[in-house]
Amino acid sequence: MKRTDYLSWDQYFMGIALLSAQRSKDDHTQVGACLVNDQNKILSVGYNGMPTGCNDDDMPWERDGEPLDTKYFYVCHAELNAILNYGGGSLDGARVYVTLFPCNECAKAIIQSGMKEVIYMQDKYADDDMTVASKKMFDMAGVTYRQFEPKDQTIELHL
Ligand SMILES: Nc1ccn([C@H]2C[C@H](O)[C@@H](COP(=O)(O)O)O2)c(=O)n1
Ligand SMILES: [Zn+2]
Repeated sequence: MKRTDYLSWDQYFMGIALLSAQRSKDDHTQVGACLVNDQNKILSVGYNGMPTGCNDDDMPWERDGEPLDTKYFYVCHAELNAILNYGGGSLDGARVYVTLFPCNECAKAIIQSGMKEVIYMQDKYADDDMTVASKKMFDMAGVTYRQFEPKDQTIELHL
């Protein structure tokens, strides 16, 4: 008999984004992203982390303090990492599953790389200017966005 409780495509790709987020060393916000083409093939994944060669243990992870002593100047966002991790050429028409709504910098990278849809989970910075700017750019550029609709399905991973 055919299984009925299998994952939908959205659950599958958001699940991969959530799992990728678990690689992040950021103790406040872990973000994961999964890029998918129109044939539901995974093109790339990423999570927020320090640039290659910048030792996680030597970099700041603080949110507050002198700007140079916080993570914000250094950390590479999940979406940007996923885009840069893709070695296969064009991302035209692809969609991105991301656990947090893209910031304005990632929104620019998403638009410029030709992606057409953003599926996000959280939007906890919706009132911040950077998110307002992201949505303004997506609207103008014809990039659609929608919130992932959880079906309350639990997956346990014993690792
Ligand atoms: N769409 C996003 C938004 C944020 N990030 C990263 C950047 C930081 O590591 C963290 C946000 O830190 P917070 O200000 O919440 O302490 O999330 C990302 O990768 N993608
Ligand atoms: Zn970003």
